[in-house]
Amino acid sequence: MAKIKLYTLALIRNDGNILLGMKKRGFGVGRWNGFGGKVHSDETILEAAKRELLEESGLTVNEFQEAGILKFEFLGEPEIMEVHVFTTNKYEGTPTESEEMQPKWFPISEVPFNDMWPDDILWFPFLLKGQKFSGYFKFKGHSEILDYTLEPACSD
Ligand SMILES: Nc1nc(NC2CC2)cc(N2CCOCC2)n1
Repeated sequence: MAKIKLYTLALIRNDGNILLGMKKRGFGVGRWNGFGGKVHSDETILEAAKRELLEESGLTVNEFQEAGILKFEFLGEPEIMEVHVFTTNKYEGTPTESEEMQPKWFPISEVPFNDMWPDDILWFPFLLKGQKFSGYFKFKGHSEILDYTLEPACSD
């Protein structure tokens, strides 16, 4: 029986720029990504999104928009990753390097997809248009998408 594990991912916008972090260790090391990670058993998904963003970037966010949900299966692994994606342009603080992430602002037109998870180039257009999305990706290893579904999701 597949076990679902919850994760968060926060993408911070500022005018025509988006904040990404270079992952310095662990899962996704060497790739640019939004900020996030595992949801602990004693917190809500939103609490986890705020906590992970603060830990990884030094930014405080009190108001997230739900952007979408992404589910990931890896060939030969029982766990399904369910990633709750959030975005906002309301934040406090200055992006600061952490043990996990080196933050950097990118113009939207210069998002470094070649150095990001291969799914990102597929769902970013939905995020940038403010169109909620729902996706499912089957991976072979950490770089090959065997198949996927991705569709606009109803607001609520
Ligand atoms: N952008 C992105 N793409 C992902 N793709 C799946 C690994 C194949 C996972 C992921 N995160 C998972 C871990 O928590 C942060 C977000 N973030």
